Amino acid sequence: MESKERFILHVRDLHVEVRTKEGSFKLVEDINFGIKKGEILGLVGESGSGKTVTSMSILQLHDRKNIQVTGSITLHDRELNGLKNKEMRKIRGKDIAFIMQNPMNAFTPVFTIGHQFIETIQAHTSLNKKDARELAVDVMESVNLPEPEKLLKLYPFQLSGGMLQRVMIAMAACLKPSVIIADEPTTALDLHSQLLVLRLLEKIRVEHGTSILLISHDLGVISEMADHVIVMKHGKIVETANVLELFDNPQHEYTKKLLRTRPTLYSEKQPYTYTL
Ligand SMILES: Nc1ncnc2c1ncn2[C@@H]1O[C@H](COP(=O)(O)OP(=O)(O)OP(=O)(O)O)[C@@H](O)[C@H]1O
Repeated sequence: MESKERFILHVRDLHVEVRTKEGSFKLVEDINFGIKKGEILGLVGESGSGKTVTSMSILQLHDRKNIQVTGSITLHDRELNGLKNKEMRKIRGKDIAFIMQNPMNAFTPVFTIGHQFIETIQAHTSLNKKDARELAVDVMESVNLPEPEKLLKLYPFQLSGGMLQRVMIAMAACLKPSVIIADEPTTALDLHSQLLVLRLLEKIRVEHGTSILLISHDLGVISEMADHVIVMKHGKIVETANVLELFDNPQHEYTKKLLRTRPTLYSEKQPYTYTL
């Protein structure tokens, strides 16, 4: 297989169990998928289907005392499952960036955006403060965030959710991670901000060849963005397909049901088109 065809992120036989006083319960089982360079893999399923448990497993963010993760999760062929916290901290943010649903949770309210942006860059590079600040401004400009110098001086509460999410993505992008895990990145946003955020993710994928795991319960978002899709239900994958196949010819009853009830990013009068 050509190296460019290899999976950047590869999840094999992933099982996650929670241990309780009443015994062990499976949260997800038999999860298998891979993402190639520059691909967007959509992960869909209704609430409670195991999407976040899967992404937390990749990031190794489960409480190891109560939750057991078995199987293999490799990033560039390096096994992540079971890696020491110290090693995972180096990988999170640098090699795998995580964008969450509510960007406010990603920022500390008492520090400016600039403080947090620069600290993130410095935690993963040897740049001094001045150079880290310059990089932050450059990246914010490159993703069309207005007046970056001014933005850096603001506190998180002074920005709208959409703006904060775009800053969050700029922060993630500036370290050029191989993989971005975006867990419902647009769910909390108004339609205009949703489109800006999706456009931004697409731009990062195109410009840096970043592979993206896009988690959503919203098939409208997935149909706009993903190359391949996996559909989860009750902790298992029930269907895996190329995005066109999935929408043209869904196989599983659950996928058909999701498609029937899907919202869409298209307005009736004017279909949305990307302008990068
Ligand atoms: N730490 C945990 N301990 C026990 N059960 C958990 C834990 N984390 C998740 N679960 C359970 O695992 C199942 C899958 O949850 P998960 O958060 O992955 O769903 P999801 O598909 O991401 O849903 P949503 O779209 O609502 O975020 C749910 O039944 C949830 O209650």
